[in-house]
Amino acid sequence: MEPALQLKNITVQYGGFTALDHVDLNIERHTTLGLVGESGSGKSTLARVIAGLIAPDEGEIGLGSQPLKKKRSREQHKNVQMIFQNPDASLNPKHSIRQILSEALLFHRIVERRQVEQRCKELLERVHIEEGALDRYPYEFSGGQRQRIAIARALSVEPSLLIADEPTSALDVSVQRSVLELFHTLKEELNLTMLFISHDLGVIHAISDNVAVMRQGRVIEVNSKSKFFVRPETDYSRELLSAVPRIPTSSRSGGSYEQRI
Ligand SMILES: Nc1ncnc2c1ncn2[C@@H]1O[C@H](COP(=O)(O)OP(=O)(O)OP(=O)(O)O)[C@@H](O)[C@H]1O
Repeated sequence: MEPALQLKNITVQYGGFTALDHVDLNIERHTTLGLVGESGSGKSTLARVIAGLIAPDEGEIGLGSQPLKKKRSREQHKNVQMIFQNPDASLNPKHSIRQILSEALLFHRIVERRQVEQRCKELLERVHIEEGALDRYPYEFSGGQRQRIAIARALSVEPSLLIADEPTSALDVSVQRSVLELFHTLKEELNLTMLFISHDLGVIHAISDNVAVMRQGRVIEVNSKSKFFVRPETDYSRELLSAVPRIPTSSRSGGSYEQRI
């Protein structure tokens, strides 16, 4: 079976600057690929290309068996959902939570109109927000709760790929952990396929099955999580790992990164 996502030779230029330089990358179905790399290495640009927010100058994107062209169909848009660092990017402040969730359900014809209310409640339950939230507005919630609602919105349309771009880094440290735990639970329960971007290697260790490393617009290493954290292939990956304040206590155990989150 083909991978959930295939990127071939993706190049993006901003003016004369090459932000993505012939990137090849696959994400296997029902796995989470953690994407790491220093600031400016091209992680968000890659996420935006996959989500269809930026058209690449070169290269091909395949979602399952379908090539994604510059102009995507409604179904193709639906199938790639993105969660941003700031949840407000995907929550219309003038709409109630009911409107936010039901619009997506109706637009993409996920359920019939008479089933929308029930589905909205189920979605909130999945992200541990009480159903009374449906009549409220985004500003009435904390940052962590808003991110949970953004996750519910993204999942509402049953995407085949979920992209999370630093989804916990704008949150208070105290709520980062619970949102990360939610991602972990959803990944297991829904068998999600995810691209998860974070500069925090503890977060990447907690959520990923495989890890890809970007540097200066290129993917320089793709490895299983266990190999990446114990025996990375490139000097750059070793540098990234050595910059983490708490290094693994034992190479056999895969280390203690998860203790940092
Ligand atoms: N719209 C734009 N116009 C011009 N240059 C851009 C634009 N967006 C990003 N860049 C540049 O492209 C490079 C890659 O940026 P990108 O945001 O993809 O990196 P990143 O790895 O996600 O960084 P960070 O971890 O800081 O978010 C950077 O040098 C950035 O300054």
